[in-house]
Amino acid sequence: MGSTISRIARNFGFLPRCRLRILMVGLDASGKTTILYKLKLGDLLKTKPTVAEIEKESQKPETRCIQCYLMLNELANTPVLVFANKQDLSNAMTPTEIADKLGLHCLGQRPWYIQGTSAHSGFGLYEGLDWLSNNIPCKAEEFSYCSIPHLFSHRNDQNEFDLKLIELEKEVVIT
Ligand SMILES: Nc1nc2c(ncn2[C@@H]2O[C@H](COP(=O)(O)OP(=O)(O)OP(=O)(O)O)[C@@H](O)[C@H]2O)c(=O)[nH]1
Repeated sequence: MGSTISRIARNFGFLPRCRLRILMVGLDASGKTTILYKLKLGDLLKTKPTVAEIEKESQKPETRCIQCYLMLNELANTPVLVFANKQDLSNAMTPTEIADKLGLHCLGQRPWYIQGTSAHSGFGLYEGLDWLSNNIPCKAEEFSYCSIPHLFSHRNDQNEFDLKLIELEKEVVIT
């Protein structure tokens, strides 16, 4: 029944959509912007370091470290996908080493996954998003990777993390 509804909806050119918000956090120059543009445009762009655009003291993010971001109430039970980027470099840490350093094994019941990637070649990016697609609460068979309607970023006061908020639209197939 559900798949029939989905088929009819698809024939008429629409599917119910679920809007997802994905928070991307990473060290300076780890490749966040490059990853986003690779996903959005399928292309490699020359990037510049992201510059803070914080006007008021009260607008500064209160968080300090990756564990802090994960402990926020709004992020409780959200799946965590870690891209171990720059795997094309011979001196890159392996995903296993990074998982140990970040203490991912201490995240308990929260679903997490680490994926080796190269934003330059695109290696691993879609594999990571496939995992995310299968682990977000809203069940779906289709995920529209190409739509990144909103993207903004800012830094914390120690300039340690650049934080990006992406909104992706996901098509939901009723089953
Ligand atoms: N070799 C290699 N270089 C990469 C990769 N991804 C990104 N880079 C390079 O790393 C540099 C920084 O990339 P950005 O995408 O600007 O990094 P960012 O995390 O957005 O940096 P900030 O804006 O400073 O937080 C650029 O020169 C990229 O070309 C990768 O997978 N492999």
